[in-house]
Amino acid sequence: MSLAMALEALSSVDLSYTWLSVAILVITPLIFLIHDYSLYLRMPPGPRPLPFIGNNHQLPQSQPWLQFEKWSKIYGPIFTIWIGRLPTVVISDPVVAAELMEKRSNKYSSRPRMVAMGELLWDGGSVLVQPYGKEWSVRRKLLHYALTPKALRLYKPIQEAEASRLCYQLLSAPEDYEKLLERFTSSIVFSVSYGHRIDSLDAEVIRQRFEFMHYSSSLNVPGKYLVESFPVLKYVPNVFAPWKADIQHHGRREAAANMALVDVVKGDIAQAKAKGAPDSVPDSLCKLLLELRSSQSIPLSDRDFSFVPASLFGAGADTTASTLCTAFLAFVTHPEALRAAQAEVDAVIGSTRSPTFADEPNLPYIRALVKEVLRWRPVAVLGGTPHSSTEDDIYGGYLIPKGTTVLGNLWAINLNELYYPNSHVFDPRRFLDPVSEKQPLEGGMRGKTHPAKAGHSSFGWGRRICPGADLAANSLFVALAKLVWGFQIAGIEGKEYDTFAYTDGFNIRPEKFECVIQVRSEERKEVIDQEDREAEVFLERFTALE
Ligand code: HEM
Repeated sequence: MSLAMALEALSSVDLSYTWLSVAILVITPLIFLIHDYSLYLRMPPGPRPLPFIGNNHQLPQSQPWLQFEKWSKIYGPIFTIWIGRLPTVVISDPVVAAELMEKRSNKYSSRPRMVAMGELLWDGGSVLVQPYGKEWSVRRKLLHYALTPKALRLYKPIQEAEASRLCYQLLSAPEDYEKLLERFTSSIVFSVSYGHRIDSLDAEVIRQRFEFMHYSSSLNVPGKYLVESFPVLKYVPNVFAPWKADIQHHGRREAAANMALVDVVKGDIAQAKAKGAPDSVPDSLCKLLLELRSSQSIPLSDRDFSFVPASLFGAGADTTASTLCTAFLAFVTHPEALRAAQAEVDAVIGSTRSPTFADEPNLPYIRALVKEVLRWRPVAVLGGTPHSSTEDDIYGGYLIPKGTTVLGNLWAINLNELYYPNSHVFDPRRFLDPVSEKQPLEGGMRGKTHPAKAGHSSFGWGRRICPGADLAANSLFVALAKLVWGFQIAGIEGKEYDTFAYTDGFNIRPEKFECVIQVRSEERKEVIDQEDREAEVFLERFTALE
């Protein structure tokens, strides 16, 4: 071949490459565009997205649930928003949420992929963000094992004792109520998980848990990591991806801390056996799982096994404490509800002892109070971790394609006027049985019947429903019953309280507010002192983790 012929051949190759590149650059986005547009036309309507950007430019930087609620008024109880090219269906009605995430739970029980948090930090270890499937169901079964009704009965004495300690501590440091509520819920979760109580939030183990929790939620900020849009970036070597090295470093620290806690319980069991008193180790999730593991095989590595009891703290301590903070805000802004609760405990119990779980059947108003606190300002405001669909589905004539993120906007669901008229008014009577509990409630206050037995959706839906719901409800019941029995909780004279002033993030709690917390009488103070002494004795066997 002559030089001229060779050059000619080369230039024609170059030219065809150029055409190919142009074709790819133009055609690929065009294919995406046609694909996205055809989905857009078939999915539930929502605010108009831009190509490739979706609705990102319309999403508020903070408190997105408020904007979602506004959109639900325009587009209806189920609408679509686009995060870039990814569709998210947002639900604002409890019946629609139940129809999808409960009745069709075989299709809607997965989680959207969370590369930074679920894969790089936890390396698939945490049940919370695990996709629906075998790995998730192994962990979920283990959790249920320690949260059966029988196991929950074992934890009730701990919850009672901790609630007595909470009341006692409030006597001398009412201004620290928020910290005291956090210690109360942390101690319960640790006793349930590991059989050890928490006496102070300064304990190293707790400081570490809060650090892990804050770090993991800092990863979950939409748009923070490019790897969420381009998961292939997770394979970039650490030397070129310091952000990834940092996340994995945190992940290793958390995994090591989780395994150290399992070792504590193993040590407790070994010590008790050596002393000839194996039953002296308190029952806990970790102990039950270690026993189970010695009699049958559990298909989890040591590392993954240690994530099971550890998952309770992240999911259960802060959520329950925040809900109690909301109860305080409700008492301050709706004193009639506190008065009604006090009237009930005074009539049923009197002043010589405080309420216990044994009184629960006779305290319908307190049971309703727990539900109303959970409803009024739902801590998991966007339904906790989102669901994701694993199959194409048609709902109301609209397509919900496989892989769609599904958000139950609890803010809109729990404040839906059709189900809860005057929804921002805190009124536990909504949850009383109008016939058997003979509670007068203005006609207009009763709305449509909620599909869930509990009357609210604050613990989520279907197969992913919160496994700690009953444990949390028990903690709330016993704490609120003892608190209203023992204390006046009121606003500071002349101070305005904003019931919408809440923190941002996946879990919300009221912005710090001051209030007046006073014991109701000298007689009740003496009862609180006495019950605290008994509680301290009972809790001795759950030695404190320092
Ligand atoms: C007031 C307290 C609590 C509230 C409001 C709450 C709420 C929620 C919500 C909304 C979800 C997501 C449900 C869904 O995806 O449909 C969830 C999941 C979860 N919660 Fe809770 N929770 C609370 C307390 C607890 C406690 C005390 C524990 C453990 C002892 C716990 C453990 C979990 C776990 C492990 C998950 C993940 C379940 C899974 O993905 O399969 N939670 N919670």
